[in-house]
Amino acid sequence: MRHRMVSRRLQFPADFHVSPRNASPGISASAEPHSVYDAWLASRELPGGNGAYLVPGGQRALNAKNARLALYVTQTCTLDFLKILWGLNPLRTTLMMSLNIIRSLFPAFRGYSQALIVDELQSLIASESFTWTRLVYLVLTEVFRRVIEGCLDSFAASNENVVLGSARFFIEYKQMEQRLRLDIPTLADPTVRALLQESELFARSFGGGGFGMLSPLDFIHVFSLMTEIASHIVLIVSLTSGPFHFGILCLSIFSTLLPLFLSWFSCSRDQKEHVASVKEARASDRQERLRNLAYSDSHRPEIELFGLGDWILKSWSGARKIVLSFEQPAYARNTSIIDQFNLMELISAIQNIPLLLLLQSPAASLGSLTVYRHSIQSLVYAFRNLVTTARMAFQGIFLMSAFTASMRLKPKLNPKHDELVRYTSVLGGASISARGLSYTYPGSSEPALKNINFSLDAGETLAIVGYNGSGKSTLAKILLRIVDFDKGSLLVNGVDIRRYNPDEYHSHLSAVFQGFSKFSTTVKENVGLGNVEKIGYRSAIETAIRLAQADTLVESLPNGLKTMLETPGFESMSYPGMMFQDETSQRHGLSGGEWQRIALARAFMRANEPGVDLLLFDEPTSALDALAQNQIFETLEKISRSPSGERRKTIIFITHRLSTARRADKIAMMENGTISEFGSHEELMTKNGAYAALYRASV
Ligand SMILES: Nc1ncnc2c1ncn2[C@@H]1O[C@H](COP(=O)(O)OP(=O)(O)OP(=O)(O)O)[C@@H](O)[C@H]1O
Repeated sequence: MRHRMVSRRLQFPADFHVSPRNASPGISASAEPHSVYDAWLASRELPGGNGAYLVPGGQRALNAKNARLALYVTQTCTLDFLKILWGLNPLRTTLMMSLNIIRSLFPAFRGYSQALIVDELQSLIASESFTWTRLVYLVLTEVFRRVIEGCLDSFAASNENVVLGSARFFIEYKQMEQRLRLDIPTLADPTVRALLQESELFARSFGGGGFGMLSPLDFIHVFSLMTEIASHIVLIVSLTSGPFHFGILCLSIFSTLLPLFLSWFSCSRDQKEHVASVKEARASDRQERLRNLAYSDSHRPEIELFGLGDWILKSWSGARKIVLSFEQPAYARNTSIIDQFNLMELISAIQNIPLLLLLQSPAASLGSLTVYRHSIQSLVYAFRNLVTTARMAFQGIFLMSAFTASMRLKPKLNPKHDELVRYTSVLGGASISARGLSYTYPGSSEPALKNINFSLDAGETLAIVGYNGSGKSTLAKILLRIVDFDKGSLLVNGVDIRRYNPDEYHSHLSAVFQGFSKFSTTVKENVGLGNVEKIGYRSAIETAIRLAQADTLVESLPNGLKTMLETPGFESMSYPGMMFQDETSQRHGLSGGEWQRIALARAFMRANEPGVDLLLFDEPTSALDALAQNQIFETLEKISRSPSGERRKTIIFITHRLSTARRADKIAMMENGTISEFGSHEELMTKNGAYAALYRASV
């Protein structure tokens, strides 16, 4: 299926940050929401839930507050949204809408045409001049009508498929674009995760309805159902005239609407029961976590080692049973005598009364009775469909609001437009000055970093050392602008780091993370991804591999640079879809140290580029032997200097090997989330404090 390119004009403004959950005031029954996001969030609030929310995708209760929110969303974005979707495929969308209306008239025509045949048959038999020709003519007309109807149906279905397909592509494209734009602090927010989940459900609704979801393009079904109902009513009215028939008509309508009233009654009663409780929300969350744990490959070794299987299964089944008890269909929970009584049989008996009365009329024919019966049944069916569709549309409005709100999310680390400062390189590398930096991970009670103070001149080398959990990697993430800090200031090249656009800032850095990625692809791509612009340059990739002392390793692999690397199952999902994963294709596993060389080569792809001012390596050689480790640090030293020997890049590395730390110009000793000692190796040894003790213990 061909899809149009997503136009640049179809952009949603990125205009808000999600405020912390406890800062969200909630929306009272009468207050007007301030934005689509507010309306979306308010629709998920559980009554009396004290800040608890419906699970993502949970059916919104049909109440006054939600109706008002739905109206707000409809007024605020539905029309714009429909215009965007229409703009993707104007001709086909218009055709789809027209065909839906035309097709909604078919059932009434069908009934009418069948009535004609029955009447013709009746009169032919009654007149005792029965001939097959007339009947064959009528039957052929009916067959022709059905063939036309069938052709139109199949054309309409294939057209609808194209329209829904391009709409789905557009939504999915926008979603992926937005997901890639959002940064880690934004994506870590539970509300943002729920928003994105509902937005994904919205994309799925373009698969042609189902699962209680309705896309905005399906809203046309509401109108076509109304047209269908109107056409049935016109047909029924045309069959009846005078007060006698009017009475029959009223009785017919009453008996037709009876099931609807009853379904509304049980529907609104279900609604009250269906409002998910806090208990259900918690159980659902727990069930999902346990399910992910059970299916996760990365946790498999521990699950086996600690024999967690039974515990996971028991805990999951406990949570699952709670969720299922809320999902039980109405009939499973109906216990009253009225519920046990089969009302539908009574209703169909009532529906026969008007037919019997109609038979008393002298004008009644077998055909009119057939069409009457058919129209009434179709009317009931269409009414029922209308109710279900309306309920789905109600939910669809909120899923659409999730999509629209998610498109307006702004990455938390992006500076405001008027605060933005372009990054300018400084001779010699990046200079850094941190004052009073503190940071606490979301959901954590203890700060990971407290009052961090240090300065580094352009071109200097800093080694960060310290005990486990002392905050080294957290400080690295803050310096790399992957996470934000809560208090203090951090200047890079004399400018507040918060004023740089993170993407621009990142283009001046290269790094190896402690938990670096192992991509499920070839060696060439694993390395080349360090500088995607040069991913096709074999010589650049080979140079990076040489710098990381990985050339001998790559030469020993069966297909050299083209060797597909085997990664643990879960991690392979971190880079899906880049290459076709054939189960039979030969993949090659690597040792921990070999993977580390590949990660170093990836960092060297970028490190050597001019304009890259800061290299930050978090335990880059932890799995390497002593010889390889020395060679890597010599390479780093070489990269950081110009051919004439001047410093041109600032280097920060985190290490537990103090024999390598002493090579650095400055050393930061970290303890309990803060830098307790800072200076050169000699200065810290003279001080005879924590660093000196650690150094002596390690050599
Ligand atoms: N995602 C997280 N959420 C909450 N707390 C975290 C998270 N990551 C780290 N921490 C906590 O922050 C503190 C500092 O962790 P960090 O990883 O920075 O330590 P580290 O010095 O790099 O440790 P190591 O030497 O073991 O790598 C620890 O107490 C850790 O438990």
